Amino acid sequence: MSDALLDIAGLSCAYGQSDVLWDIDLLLPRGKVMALIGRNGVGKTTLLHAIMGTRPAKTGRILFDGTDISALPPHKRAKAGVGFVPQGRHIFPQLTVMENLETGLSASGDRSNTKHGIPQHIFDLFPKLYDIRNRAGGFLSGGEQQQLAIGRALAGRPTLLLLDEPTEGIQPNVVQQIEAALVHVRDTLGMTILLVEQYLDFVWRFADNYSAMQNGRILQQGRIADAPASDVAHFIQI
Ligand SMILES: Nc1ncnc2c1ncn2[C@@H]1O[C@H](COP(=O)(O)OP(=O)(O)OP(=O)(O)O)[C@@H](O)[C@H]1O
Repeated sequence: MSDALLDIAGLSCAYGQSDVLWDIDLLLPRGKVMALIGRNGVGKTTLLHAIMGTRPAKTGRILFDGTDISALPPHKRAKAGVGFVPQGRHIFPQLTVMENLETGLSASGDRSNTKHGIPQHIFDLFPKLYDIRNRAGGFLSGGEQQQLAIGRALAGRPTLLLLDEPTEGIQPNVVQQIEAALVHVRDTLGMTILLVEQYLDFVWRFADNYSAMQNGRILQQGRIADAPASDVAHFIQI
């Protein structure tokens, strides 16, 4: 079997008549973190949605763990092991923290080592979520909502985690907590992660590889260890 958990070839996407992704090839090795970087509007979020199945691809194929998932609906991709933390978090405001976490459970039938059905490691990562488990999602701070969005994705016990701008709109001290939690997810759960992120300092501490996008295409890819962040900053700055 290929070393890549995710293997995308020739992927293109459109909104109606307007094409936004062209001929995307991307290989994400098992257990590694890949950062997708680029200015607003270059297509990073669309690429994550195409992988999750919430935005149909026009052409191309997506192999996940050796299986072609291109034709599967989102819930089947989730069941296969793709977890998604969307931009803006999309917490259900009327549901409690616990109920929000439960919505992530359907992806996995595994009930071992759980607290009220939620995998214990989510509360180990984010103890605050257990403290506020009965609070409605709409009353949480931005940082708490981000922890909840990550916890909800982890509740499905994914093997690939898609993260869309996890530090966006979060206070700097809470960004540190989120970063520490994600480092823990990467290291202790051995998670493979595809991260969209504008905060390059975080990317350069956290990721193994980067793919820089411009106008719907991947223009440059490389190993973080081989390039200082200043070499790719022009892909983000206007
Ligand atoms: N629902 C939509 N309908 C029509 N066009 C869209 C839609 N969502 C995104 N687009 C367009 O598709 C292109 C790619 O958007 P996308 O959100 O994927 O970019 P991005 O790199 O993730 O940017 P951002 O960081 O602002 O989220 C942009 O030109 C955007 O205006």
